[in-house]
Amino acid sequence: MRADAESLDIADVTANWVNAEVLQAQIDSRIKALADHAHTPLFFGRLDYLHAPGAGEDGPEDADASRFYIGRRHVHDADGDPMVVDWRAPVSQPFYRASRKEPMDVALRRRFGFTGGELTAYEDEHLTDPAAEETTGRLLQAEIERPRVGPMRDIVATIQPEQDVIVRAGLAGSVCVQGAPGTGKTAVGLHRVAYLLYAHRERLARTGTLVIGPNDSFLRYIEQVLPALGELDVQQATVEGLVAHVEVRGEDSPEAARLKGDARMAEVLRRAVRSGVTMPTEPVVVVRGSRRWRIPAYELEEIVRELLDRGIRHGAAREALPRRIAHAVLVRMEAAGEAPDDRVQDAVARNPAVKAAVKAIWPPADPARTVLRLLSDADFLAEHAEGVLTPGEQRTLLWPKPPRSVRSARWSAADAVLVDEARDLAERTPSLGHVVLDEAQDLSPMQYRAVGRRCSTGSVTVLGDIAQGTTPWSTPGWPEALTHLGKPDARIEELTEGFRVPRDVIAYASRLLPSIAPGLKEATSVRESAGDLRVLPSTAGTHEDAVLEACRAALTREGSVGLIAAAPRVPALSAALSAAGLPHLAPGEETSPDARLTLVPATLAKGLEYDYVVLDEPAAITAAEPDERTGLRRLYVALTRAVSGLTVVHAEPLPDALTGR
Ligand SMILES: Nc1ncnc2c1ncn2[C@@H]1O[C@H](COP(=O)(O)OP(=O)(O)OP(=O)(O)O)[C@@H](O)[C@H]1O
Repeated sequence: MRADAESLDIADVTANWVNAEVLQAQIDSRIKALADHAHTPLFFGRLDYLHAPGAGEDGPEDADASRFYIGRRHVHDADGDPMVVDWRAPVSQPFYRASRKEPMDVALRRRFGFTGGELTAYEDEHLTDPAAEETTGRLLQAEIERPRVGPMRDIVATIQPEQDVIVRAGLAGSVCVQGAPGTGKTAVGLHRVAYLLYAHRERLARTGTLVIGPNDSFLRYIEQVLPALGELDVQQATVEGLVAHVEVRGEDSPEAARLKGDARMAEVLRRAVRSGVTMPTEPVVVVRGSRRWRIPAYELEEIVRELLDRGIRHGAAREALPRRIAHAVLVRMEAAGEAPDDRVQDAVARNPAVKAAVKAIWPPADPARTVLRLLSDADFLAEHAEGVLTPGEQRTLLWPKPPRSVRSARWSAADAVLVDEARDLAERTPSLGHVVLDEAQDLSPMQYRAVGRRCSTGSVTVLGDIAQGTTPWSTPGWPEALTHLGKPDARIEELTEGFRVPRDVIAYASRLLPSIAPGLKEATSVRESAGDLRVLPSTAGTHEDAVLEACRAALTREGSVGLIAAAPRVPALSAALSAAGLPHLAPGEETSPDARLTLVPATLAKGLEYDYVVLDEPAAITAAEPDERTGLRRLYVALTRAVSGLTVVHAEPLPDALTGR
């Protein structure tokens, strides 16, 4: 297929160089999509149906027509006959869902096992044979237990039934997934995008798809999953990246940040933007030829009020206003016996007197300036926050020293979200076809709104875990988050089977659940190994050596190693690792067989995983957060990154919630 694409000669079919460029770009992207991945086999499964699909129950039992090889993408032979069907095709679905209880007309399901691109094993399930034994799924188990090195990989070969239900949910509905650490939320979200792109290719190519993650190192960790599935056009961003209209150089107190993220700010902004409209006090007089047409101020006011009441965007209303005024002039012309047509209306709308009136009544909105004024002008804020924010809250919002201009202001991340809201009040934010929002528990209501307007006419997949919420404004529950997103009717699903964290480790971390998220169920682990859990006390003098020793021990094993520590301790640990001759990476830098140790500040650990985790000083991790609950949640995140083993090294006492005291 790649050779076919490469040998296409477009010299004769393109009339001009523009066509040639466009066509060549399309061919190049097809060749790219067909690139060979030496370690990614073309197929991983086979289905033998009882009857050829479509032939019906009574159809002939034709072996060729009822046997399908399932792979990452569609592959055909030189005659165009399918050799491998795409995992997303309807005919592939039983590979993920069929069971002995519900065989879905499948007689045999075969899984192929590969080692470095070489076929080394297969495993059969005879779903309709009553004599067949329930298989243990050793290939699946091996896939789950496989050591992790490098960026996240796809799970197409082993998507589980409860995950598949979410992956293949329709495009129209929005879905929200609550899941404990390692239950595959991120994996499911990415595969869902790939599925939707397959099922609704044209529509989504037009409207676009976006994956939102918590930070850039996380995005780098997941960025290769979709390209490996042949999907190259999915955008990735952080919420900060989406709302980067002003340069963020400042930081808020937790109190101010929480308030700026509060949904009530939307009402304050709405009023402030509206206040840019001034009621007319002067009539508009349009001179045409020898006649003068006069629209009195009270009639202009009626037009303005009507536009305000319609609640349309500031910019759209501003565009509509000159035509409304022109219409009022036309009504007068007609009353005077003239017969003006559309062209006259256009001309009147462009008349200098009308333009001047529009400029005075409805000046263009300036979103950043409006927010700047709210945060620096106490009277302006009081006027628009009246009845919405208390005087105390208003004081919290005000900058201690008002900046001189939009450029010189030290905007915070929460301010940028406010500017984004104000921009949307001025001009509608374009909506994408589908948005996947990962680690969604950490967003403020105003951030949910920012994401929501980017999928206002599309749908969203929300992924998160309430217990891992580590911002002061993290959401108390999904219904609330979904309301702010503008998708109150989204279906809420729960994933409970953990694929990452081994049994003993998840049980240890789950001791924190009653303190950090009382309502949540403990995750189960489908991992075969109980995990290597060690809690090593040290002393102030020997602590660093104990940590280095634990890292060395972890590096004797196969796979990646993460040393997770409170952010303030990272520089010292980095120096100690270097002094001890242990090369290490920062999160997001790609691990490789030669560079397997990553030093991870606890604040960046979310969403990542390592085969062996060495956890430095839990008390320091909790102490680095503004309050106890956030501290314990941060610790919970750090404790749940390990795939094979976790070593906790502590000189200070462990938090009570962890020791059960
Ligand atoms: N069906 C599956 N087959 C094999 N591996 C899986 C499967 N589902 C998930 N995994 C693996 O389990 C690990 C955890 O998955 P993922 O990171 O998506 O979980 P998560 O729920 O997003 O975790 P967190 O809450 O920590 O962000 C990943 O390595 C993923 O590849």
